[in-house]
Amino acid sequence: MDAHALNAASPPLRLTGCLAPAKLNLFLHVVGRRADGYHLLQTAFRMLDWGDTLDFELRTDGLIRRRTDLDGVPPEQDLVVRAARLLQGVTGCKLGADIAVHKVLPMGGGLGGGSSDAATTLLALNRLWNTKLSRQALQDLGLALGADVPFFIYGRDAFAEGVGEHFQPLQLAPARYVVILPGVHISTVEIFSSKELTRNTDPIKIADFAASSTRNDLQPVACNRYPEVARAIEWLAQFAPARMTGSGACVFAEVASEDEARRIVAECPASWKAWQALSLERHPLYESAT
Ligand SMILES: C[C@](O)(CO)[C@H](O)COP(=O)(O)OP(=O)(O)OC[C@H]1O[C@@H](n2ccc(N)nc2=O)[C@H](O)[C@@H]1O
Ligand SMILES: Nc1ncnc2c1ncn2[C@@H]1O[C@H](COP(=O)(O)OP(=O)(O)OP(=O)(O)O)[C@@H](O)[C@H]1O
Repeated sequence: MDAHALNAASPPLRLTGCLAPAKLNLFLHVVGRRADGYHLLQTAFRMLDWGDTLDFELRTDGLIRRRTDLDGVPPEQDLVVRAARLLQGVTGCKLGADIAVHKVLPMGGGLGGGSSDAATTLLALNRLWNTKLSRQALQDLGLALGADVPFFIYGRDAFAEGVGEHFQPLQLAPARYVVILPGVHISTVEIFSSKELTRNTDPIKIADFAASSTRNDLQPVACNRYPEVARAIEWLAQFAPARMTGSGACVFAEVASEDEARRIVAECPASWKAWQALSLERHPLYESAT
């Protein structure tokens, strides 16, 4: 076995049931655009205790194998496989891994599922391979895979700026949410590249976040193109203030109790899907980086 795996600190040979949590964007303002077309954002990221789960098993032959199929995503394009290869590439690690992804989060849901899978992979393999990259180094690596990856590695609620990679910690009270997937999936590129998107919201300060009136600037674009998103927001707003997360399609509302959450989920129209979830204070693999 490779020296990495024989290290006296004895990294484990496998990590199973690793959560790749969902995120919500409590608000999302588009404050500008970079020369390369990427948008400058301000957003509040909240991590949820609900998501995909991944299993990792060490291989000594250096191969990265995806053990589960993902509809429409060939292994070479899977963010999990790409994350593992990236970590191998920058560290020169000769170890490999078998990876199983148990998908729960809808794709194109605005919940960051693919990004979270990639972040969990970077954190888990950093431990399994004993590659010892710092949290910041993993965040920098993750940004090359997707704009939401660094947040999951940061691993706690955050006020984010830039393209979503500069963080300040946010202290938020624990909360329960209902999340609804209207029967559509939305491509992030489609929303960001739309002509009607406003890109000039005035920046706010983190200190003013709680008192500011915020919104999701991507929401009017998504509602216009996908009326089902507007209908879901309107439906959920009967119970509590409702908003879209990320580039959609999911919409969410904070609710006061588990009973209320259950009632809303039970009443959700059959053509949509509904879940409830709690906020999550720390990423379960937070300790895999320093
Ligand atoms: C909408 C958010 O989920 C909010 O958290 C993220 O900004 C999007 O994160 P993501 O899905 O990981 O997105 P990526 O895969 O990095 O980018 C998909 C595409 O969205 C556009 N994009 C993304 C992020 C950003 N700040 N500006 C953009 O213009 C770019 O055209 C990019 O090619
Ligand atoms: N492991 C993966 N899980 C999900 N999607 C993946 C994965 N690997 C690659 N993808 C691709 O990424 C696309 C976006 O999926 P994802 O679940 O991240 O959407 P999303 O929740 O809308 O993301 P975001 O909130 O970051 O905009 C998928 O349509 C798929 O083509």
